[in-house]
Amino acid sequence: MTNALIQTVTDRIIKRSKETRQAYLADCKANMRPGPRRRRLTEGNVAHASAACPVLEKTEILGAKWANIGIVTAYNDMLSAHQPFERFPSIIKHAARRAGATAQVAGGVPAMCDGVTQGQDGMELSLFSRDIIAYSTAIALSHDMFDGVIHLGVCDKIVPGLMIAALRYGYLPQIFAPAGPMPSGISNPEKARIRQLFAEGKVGREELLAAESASYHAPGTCTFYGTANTNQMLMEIMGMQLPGASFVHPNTPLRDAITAQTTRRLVSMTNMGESFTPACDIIDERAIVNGLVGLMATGGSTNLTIHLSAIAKSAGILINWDDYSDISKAVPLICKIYPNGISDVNHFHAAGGMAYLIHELINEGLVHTDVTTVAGGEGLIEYTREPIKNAHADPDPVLFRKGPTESLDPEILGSVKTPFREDGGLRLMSGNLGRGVMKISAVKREHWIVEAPAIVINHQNELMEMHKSGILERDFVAVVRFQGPAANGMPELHKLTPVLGALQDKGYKVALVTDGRMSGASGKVPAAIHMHPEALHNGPLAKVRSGDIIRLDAETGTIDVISPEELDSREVAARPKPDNLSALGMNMFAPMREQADNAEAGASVLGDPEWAAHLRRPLA
Ligand SMILES: O=C(O)[C@H](O)[C@@H](O)[C@H](O)[C@H](O)COP(=O)(O)O
Ligand code: SF4
Repeated sequence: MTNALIQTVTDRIIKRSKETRQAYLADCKANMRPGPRRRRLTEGNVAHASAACPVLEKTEILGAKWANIGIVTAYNDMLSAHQPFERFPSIIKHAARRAGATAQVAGGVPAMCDGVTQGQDGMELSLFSRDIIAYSTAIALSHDMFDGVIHLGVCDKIVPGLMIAALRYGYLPQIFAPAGPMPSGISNPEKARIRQLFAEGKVGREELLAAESASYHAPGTCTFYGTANTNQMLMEIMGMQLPGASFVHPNTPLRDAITAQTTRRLVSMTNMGESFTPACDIIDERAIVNGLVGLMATGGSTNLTIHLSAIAKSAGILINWDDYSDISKAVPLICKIYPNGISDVNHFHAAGGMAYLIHELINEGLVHTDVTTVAGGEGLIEYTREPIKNAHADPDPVLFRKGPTESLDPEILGSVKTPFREDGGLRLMSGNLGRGVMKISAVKREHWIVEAPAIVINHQNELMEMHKSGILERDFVAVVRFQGPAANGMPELHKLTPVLGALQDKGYKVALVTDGRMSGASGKVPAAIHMHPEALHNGPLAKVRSGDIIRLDAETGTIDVISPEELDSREVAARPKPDNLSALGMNMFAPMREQADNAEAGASVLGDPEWAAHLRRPLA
């Protein structure tokens, strides 16, 4: 029996999405056809597609007997989380052959590392890279040679971009094959401590580099619970990757076995396998609600308040921040993983990980269990199991055993009855400065209410300069505006965290209000983010002046300037002309800045599919 508020939100989403979801499913159905799909292509088409294949694959592809799997890969050497994907295509092709199928790399997609671009101009392309990834995936799959698709992606914008496209191709079976986290280096709190010391001028660049390199030190996903690892949690709880696939280290026998098993499962999900399972059957309103529940129970990244809305919309499902807020009220925080604690995802995995988390959420009626997943079997209950390498590896390289039903470390994984917070720690923030979100799960309660004079800036570097000149030693609310999708691509402003954190530690009441984003790794400083309407669209932030008193109140979920009548009488400030448009191809992205939705609608440039053109009405 699902919790009443969870069911209310689910019913509300189903009702709101009825028309678009029906149109979406009809669109998917119209694109389904018996396999192998390549039968519809000409001899010339399939000859081109198989020209470079080894003889066995070529024979099967041309003979149109075996299912053909498309691999969409986000491999590159920039993201430690994606570097392991270099080896995946050969593992997948071998496993496909053993399962009586062929596999080809359908195409590559770009992947940006937000850690490499954090605080740099490149970060202004990060959000839009998500939709570029969706477009690139569509281009890869446009060859229409594939009866199923394996997606190789982990990080921030990559999983959302792959999922947006996967759902536009919802008539195909699709599955994610993650790479897994790097082993733990120095702890995330220790890394953050050295950064704050550097911001205070107490350590030099040499010590800072040593700490950073000891934290980010090997192939695999960074170990904090940021957007990348939140994506992994989502792909499991929404049933798009195998149970327990998320947090096994890369380049290990178990990881390779999971990748091979993922391939085998996908072959069986094609319409030439045992159980045809297109992606549109997996991602429905209940799966999206399960994703929202997982986001709140684990204290996941605020970036998913943008990406999950864009993903849902790609499947004809409309969600808004009231849904996030109500699910946050119904779901307690039962994970303490940095920035919400001192542990990392490796400790989370060792404490029972996804199998325990999902067991606990099912036990307490907080998730929908009657769902379709890539694991097959009996719905979400399959995800209370964990993978072990099959000693005989024939035919299944992986066996699944029942996962822990008790937390193996209650300091990291609590329970619904003994949570770390009574709610999911995500607040909808609204008031006369607009509508945004705030993650309070990592903010101490004493910092939930900040009322102080505004310091209004148009770029995060201005605040860094002020800090260097020592004028920030006081209470203030930093208003960093013209950071929305239309202004400059809505960058993360995570570089502000060490400075604001150091001032907070000195006892000053500091907060941040912005139409930009923060990193999933941001935490301790109260921040109302994703504010819309954004400043460039004449949102209220464009009228705020330094010295205005602003009250940010996470208890009530309000964000107001104390003298609104004066605000109304003001002209909007003009945005200073950006000085980086000729850098890194920024000016190529002007059409995306003009086209992007607001953050609550998913900040997407993809617009609405033909079947939802009438969608362009304000979110209910
Ligand atoms: O949303 C996220 O999780 C972040 O974008 C993350 O992917 C990014 O890389 C951080 O910047 C890493 O943290 P540091 O910048 O503190 O290393
Ligand atoms: S988690 Fe962030 S910093 Fe780490 S590899 Fe992924 S994008 Fe880069």
